[in-house]
Amino acid sequence: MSGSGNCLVIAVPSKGRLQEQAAAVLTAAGLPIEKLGGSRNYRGRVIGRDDIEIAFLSASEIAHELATGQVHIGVTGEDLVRETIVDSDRRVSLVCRLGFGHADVVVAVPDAWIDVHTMEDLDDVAAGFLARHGRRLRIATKYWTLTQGFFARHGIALYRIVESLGATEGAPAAGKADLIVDITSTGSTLVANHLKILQDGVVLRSEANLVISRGADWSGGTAGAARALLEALSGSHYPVSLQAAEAVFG
Ligand SMILES: Nc1ncnc2c1ncn2[C@@H]1O[C@H](COP(=O)(O)OP(=O)(O)OP(=O)(O)O)[C@@H](O)[C@H]1O
Ligand SMILES: O=P(O)(O)OC[C@H]1O[C@H](OP(=O)(O)OP(=O)(O)O)[C@H](O)[C@@H]1O
Repeated sequence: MSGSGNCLVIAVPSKGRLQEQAAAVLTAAGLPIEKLGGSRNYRGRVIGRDDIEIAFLSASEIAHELATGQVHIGVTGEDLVRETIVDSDRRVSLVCRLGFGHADVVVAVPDAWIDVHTMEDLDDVAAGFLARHGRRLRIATKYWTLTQGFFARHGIALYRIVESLGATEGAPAAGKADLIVDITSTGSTLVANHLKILQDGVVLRSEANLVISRGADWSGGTAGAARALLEALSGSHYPVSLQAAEAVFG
């Protein structure tokens, strides 16, 4: 996408929870966006700015495109950045927390596990599980990378991940997994499924971020256009780290 001359390519969510507020961020930066050629088109523009191109993508696609440098700037959740991009700090820079899209990635176990409150308790369960049940503890999640990193930091290796792409909270009751790692915001889905968050089981406190790509082509006018965007947001009281951005622009 960034192949088109020296356009600054900004990716915004095309659907889902982050969509509306992401567009509002650009409006706050003085960049009102519009879709080109009807609602099914995935490209857009900033009114009156030929040097900026808008890419409408899903939140997780935005993380991918930032990693590969296909887009310069994107709005997406930190959870998706950390999950999707290997060695994310080397490939992208999270330059501004945007104050919406809040959700925690958590480790949750059945309420019925009355002796299990912490990751240390879970470690004990994992250690005895194989001997007692003839199989490893199963964790249902779509957050493979975050789960593996978090469990490794807690010294827990005796488990197996069961891929879950939907209704993760239902996996324990359905007998597909023993516990889950998933996103929660109000907590009501966990409660409805009789699951509880471990006391030290918050893997990540996520929210939408403005993310810039280290691998994108920052030549021509792209760095200048991005700098102006970030300064405008900063002027609108967004907590932009201009210093982090300058480190990317070089
Ligand atoms: N209650 C919630 N459930 C799931 N995600 C949430 C919630 N609240 C905020 N988010 C955040 O919203 C982002 C995902 O948004 P959404 O589910 O709309 O994306 P999506 O369009 O489904 O993306 P994709 O189709 O690529 O998975 C994540 O960064 C996530 O942390
Ligand atoms: O803590 P809560 O406020 O209950 O929110 C958490 C739930 O919301 C999301 O699911 P959703 O039903 O929105 O569908 P999705 O997984 O397809 O995004 C998420 O996957 C959790 O299941």
